[in-house]
Formats: sequence, C-alpha cells, structure tokens
Amino acid sequence: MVTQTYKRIPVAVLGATGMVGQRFIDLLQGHPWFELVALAASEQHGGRAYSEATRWRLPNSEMPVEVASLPVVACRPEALPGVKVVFSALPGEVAGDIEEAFARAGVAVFSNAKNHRMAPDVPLLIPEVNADHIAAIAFQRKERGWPGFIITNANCSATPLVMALKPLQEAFGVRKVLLTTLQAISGAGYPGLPSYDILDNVIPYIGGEEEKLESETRKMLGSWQEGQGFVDAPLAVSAHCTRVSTREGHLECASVELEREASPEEIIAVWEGYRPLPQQLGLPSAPEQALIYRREVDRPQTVRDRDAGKGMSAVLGRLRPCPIFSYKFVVLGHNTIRGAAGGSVLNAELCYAQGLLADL
Ligand SMILES: N[C@@H](CC=O)C(=O)O
Repeated sequence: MVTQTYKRIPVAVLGATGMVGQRFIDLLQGHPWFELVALAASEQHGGRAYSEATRWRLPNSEMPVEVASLPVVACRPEALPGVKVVFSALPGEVAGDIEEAFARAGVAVFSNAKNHRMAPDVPLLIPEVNADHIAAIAFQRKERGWPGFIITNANCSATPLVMALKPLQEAFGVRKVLLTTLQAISGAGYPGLPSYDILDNVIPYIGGEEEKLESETRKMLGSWQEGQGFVDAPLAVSAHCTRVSTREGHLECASVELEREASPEEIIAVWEGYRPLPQQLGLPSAPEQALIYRREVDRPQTVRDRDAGKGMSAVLGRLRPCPIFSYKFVVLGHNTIRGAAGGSVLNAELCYAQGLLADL
C-alpha cells in the first residue's frame, strides 16, 4: 500500500476540450496525488475560459466548477509553467511533436495517443500487465537526452484483451488469439460518426484498429530486456474490428489457443485470483478486482457491465471450449475510462509509486 503524503503534483490536460480530455478532467477531480491546475487545447481557444471553449459531454455529470473558469491555453510547455505532468488526449495528427516538446522540457507525459505507442524506447503500459516495462524510461531519457519522458496507454480495444490474456499467458502460455470486437461509438470521439451511418447498423471497419490491436498486444505481452529493448511475445493475433451503436464499452469475443491444457475451472480461478501490482500497491485508480468473471450465460453485457470497478475492471464471461482453438470467451472494457483516460491516470500513479515523478 502506497502511503506517502507528498504535496500534490501540479498536472495539466492536453486536448482538454475533447471526450477523452473531459474524462481526464473528471478522473482528476480530488485526486490524492495530482492537482489539475491547467488545461490546454488548440491555439484557436486563445485563453478563453473552459466553459466558453467547450460544452461538457460526459453523461450523468456537469462540468466541474474547478475547471469552468480555467483558461484554455496552447499546448506548449512555456504556456504551462510549473506543470510537472501532462495527460495527453491529443489527436494523433498533432500529438507526436507536442508530446516530445513536453518531454524535452522536463515534463512527464502520459499519453492516450497512438503516435509513440510502438516506439522502441516508449513503454506501452497497462500496470496490471507489464509494470516492469517502465524500466525503459531510463533508456529513453538517456537516448533522447530528455529530462522528462513519455509513457503511453494502449489502444482501447487492446486493453481489456491484454488484461484477460496476461494471467493465461503466465499460467498456461498463449499461442494464438482470434478476436472480434464490437466497439462503441465514443471510440470515434465527438461528434464521431453521423447518426445516419451508425443507427440500425454495424460497420465492419475501423481504420488502423486491427493492426494496432495485433501489434500492441504482442508488445505488451512481451518483455523489456536491458541491452536489447522490447521483445514481442511469440503470439499470433488476428482481429476483426467492428463499430456498433453502443455509446461506451468495447465488447470483444476471443478464441485462444493455449500452450498447456487447462480446465475451465482452472482458467476462471486464474482470472479471479489475479492480483497484480496496482492492486497490491493500492493505487488510487486501481479497481479492487482487475478482472471480474460473470457466471451468467449472457454476461458481460455492454450497458450492464462497462462501469464495473468504476470503469477500470475488465469483465469476462462465457468461457467455453472452442472446437478450433482451446477456449473462447467474451471480455468487456470501458473504452474511454480503462481504455483511455483512466488507463493513463493509473500509469501516472504507478510512476508516482515507483518514484519516477520525484525528480522532475
Ligand atoms: N480507436 C478506438 C478508440 C477507443 O475507444 C475506437 O475507434 O474505438
């Protein structure tokens, strides 16, 4: 259990006006270790108050009064003096250079953007899965000469899949994964898809998503080797990604081939008994149970289960034998919480607990 009581670290959100930016703002309200002191977005907002620059879009909540009058400044380090940590919800078109400018200026960047995920010196982090990959930060800082650093979270559909696979990999080995996703419309940001395209419809294509899912899964389930870098897990992953007309929560149907035989009871016991580092450390955003297995025949369901563990748990169900691979199952993750802002906040908490934010 982490019990230090440092002064809270001043943090900012980049890309604060979008959906994921708003998730960051929401999750940082009253955070015990991080104090949200500034908001940044595109230059067009020119310092206007947050309440004038954007409308609050998160369901069942109002814009926090603490941020309503904050000016929306430009995404430049000099516009955010005193800020030691930034959470980036920037779109991929601009995230790359901006995030690097912050790391160069001595800021720790926790990014939701795709740009640096597959870089050979950037941890693609899910604290329940590959907390040891933060060892790459020392290498990144040295190689790039940065006093700060960049850590990214994973693609929102890779996140619950990898959380489900990690304990299976440890206990039985995993050789192959075949996956079909049913991804919510919020994954496309706001305003996202035209209603005429998505209502009464399923779209069997999300640009770049299948490639990300396949490569990110191998990186996260792989290892960080001093002197060698990231080594991918020797795992074949094939993904079909579809967009469905749910608002939040990516539901995924997976078939896996294991290296060793296992009974369904053993697999469920491994999932239910999984208690990785964030839970051991009691990190503020870590759900009590990283993985929840539902025994009902028709769960998990997107609308009923996406908020489990305040949107930070992966919810599993329907484990059954697969006539082609070893087993098949369903997994669900909240895409804008665990798969986006919540994932990055947990990454920052792990770094805080491991002392990586102390020397910024
Ligand atoms: N790329 C993802 C984003 C996650 O929510 C998607 O399109 O769903």
